[in-house]
Amino acid sequence: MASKREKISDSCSRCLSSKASTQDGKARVRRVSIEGNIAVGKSTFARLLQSACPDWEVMAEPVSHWQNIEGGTSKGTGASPQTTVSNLLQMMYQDPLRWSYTFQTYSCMSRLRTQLQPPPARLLSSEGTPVQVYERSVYSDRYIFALNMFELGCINSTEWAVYQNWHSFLVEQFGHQVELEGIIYLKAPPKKCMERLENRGRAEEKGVELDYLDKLHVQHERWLVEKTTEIHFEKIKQIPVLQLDASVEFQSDPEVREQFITKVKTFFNTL
Ligand SMILES: Nc1ncnc2c1ncn2[C@@H]1O[C@H](COP(=O)(O)OP(=O)(O)OP(=O)(O)O)[C@@H](O)[C@H]1O
Ligand SMILES: Nc1nc(=O)c2ncn([C@H]3C[C@H](O)[C@@H](CO)O3)c2[nH]1
Repeated sequence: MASKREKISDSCSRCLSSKASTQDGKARVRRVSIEGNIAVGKSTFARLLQSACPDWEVMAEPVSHWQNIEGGTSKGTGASPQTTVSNLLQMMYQDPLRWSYTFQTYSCMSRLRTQLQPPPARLLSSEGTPVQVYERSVYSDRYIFALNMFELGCINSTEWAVYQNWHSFLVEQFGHQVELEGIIYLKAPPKKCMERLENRGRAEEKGVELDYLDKLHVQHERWLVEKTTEIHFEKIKQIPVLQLDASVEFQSDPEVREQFITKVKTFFNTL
């Protein structure tokens, strides 16, 4: 009997679109980000996608980098130099006024690095619809988190002006390399995200309150549903968005998982 993974992969090859090639005969790799509130289930959903189709490459959000920033070596009193390690995620949650701007510079830089990684060879030689899937993006860094921190007063107007200036410069300089073809928006009520956040129990998030998740929810709705957020990049203004109801418990229900995968495949084939 075929395993679940084989089953999903079989159905994957059954609904391939014809190969869209570039001039050098390589497959055109689509780039899609998964967006959504904290603990809505992006990483969980990303793992589902990774196991569903070999043509999809999922790139995780680099949270562990934010939790372990190696500082310079500190010279003690004669003892061997020690490397200091700081947890910027924790610092940002503990003292957002002091650390939010620093956090956004680092998170955005790490997202940029992720989005600049070339697709693996297996995607370039794919006969199907190869897709690089990112957990969040340089766009949510600005239009969800940094904007929210500015509106909360944790980033002041000078910091916000500086952030926007270098963000626009970098995105324009890297141009096509950091564009996206689509966005998957995982949506759930903030209360559901709060439940999941508490169950997950990530130490740095102990002080996160429902009000913060409410505000992030509003930012996602403004950007991806109402389209009232001012966006500064033409392609991102018109980007196709697949909205999925992430409040359903797909982990325990194979049918729900299949439905999600089918929707995602159909979406990818339109990009
Ligand atoms: N559909 C789901 N049904 C039930 N529980 C879920 C579902 N998706 C995720 N979870 C659980 O919710 C918690 C948060 O999920 P996950 O870590 O995937 O969220 P995330 O959106 O990636 O979080 P973050 O915003 O911090 O990156 C985990 O404990 C996970 O097991
Ligand atoms: N302030 C802030 N800016 C960001 O760009 C950002 N991206 C993610 N996060 C927080 C949410 C989760 O706790 C945790 C993992 O997603 O990190 C962010 N926080």
